[in-house]
Amino acid sequence: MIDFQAICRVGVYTLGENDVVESHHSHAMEEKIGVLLLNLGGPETLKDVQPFLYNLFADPDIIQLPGLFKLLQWPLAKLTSVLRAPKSEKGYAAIGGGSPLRKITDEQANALRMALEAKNVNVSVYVGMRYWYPFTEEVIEQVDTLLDGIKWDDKGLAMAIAQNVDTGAILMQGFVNKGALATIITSRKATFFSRSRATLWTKGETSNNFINIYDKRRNKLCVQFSWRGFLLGHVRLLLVKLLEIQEQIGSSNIKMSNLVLI
Ligand SMILES: C=CC1=C(C)c2cc3[nH]c(cc4nc(cc5[nH]c(cc1n2)c(C)c5CCC(=O)O)C(CCC(=O)O)=C4C)c(C)c3C=C
Ligand SMILES: [Fe+2]
Repeated sequence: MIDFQAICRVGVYTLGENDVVESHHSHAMEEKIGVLLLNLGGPETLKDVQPFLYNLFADPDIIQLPGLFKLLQWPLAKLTSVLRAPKSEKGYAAIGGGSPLRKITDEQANALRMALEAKNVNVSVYVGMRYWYPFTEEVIEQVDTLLDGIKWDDKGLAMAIAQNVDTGAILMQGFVNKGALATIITSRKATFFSRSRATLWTKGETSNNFINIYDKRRNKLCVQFSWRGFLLGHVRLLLVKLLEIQEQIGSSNIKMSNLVLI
């Protein structure tokens, strides 16, 4: 068995016989652990198929052209992706309208997170894709910017609010910790930290009524709020300082100036 508590300390670790982590020089100082699950990605909707194929065919690790023909990589990728897309779209339509890769990888990330939580190891698990969302580079950038930029309370929590961008209506509020926010970034589904159960929960995981988040503008999380499959409007997710929001929710008058748009 791997002793994950040991990994949380600073030092050099190797996997010894029987997967035992051997510490070569450890210190008592705690270190933050993040796991990034890498996958290739696939088109999530039929209109993603052609741009996804372009990303795939433009990668010289997939299709390598010799010498000066390298210059043709991008135009050729464009041409073949456009020519192939209709056939691929039919295939994806037959399996529900998109690739299952994203869902499967998110499920793996959640299972890993829960398995580590059961061992009392606080690890953030991220998913990064090579050819489709969430692109690995973007995930790394967003995770850095967002996690470091938020003012967490002394329990490591912040309040998250889903707000309709058009009307300003507050649709939902809950708590997030760093793990929940990382999950929001990578799974694009509104995920909160349950204080009573001390675990992460994704809105809609039992009912299928997810709050779907998509990245419209870089470094800002734009949320689409869908209810029973119907799109109700655009929602953005706001993080606020715990005490301020508690006071304001009490008075049901939330001052926008006190909200931090992420
Ligand atoms: C010229 C044709 C193709 C080559 C060469 C190729 C190599 C290759 N592909 C992957 C990974 C994936 N491919 C996926 C889908 C996909 N690939 C091609 C064509 C070539 N791939 C097409 C036309 C498609 C679309 C689906 C279809 O119409 O069959 C995917 C997505 C899978 C999913 O879940 O959606 C991945 C991933 C690798 C690693 C690779 C060479 C090493
Ligand atoms: Fe392929």
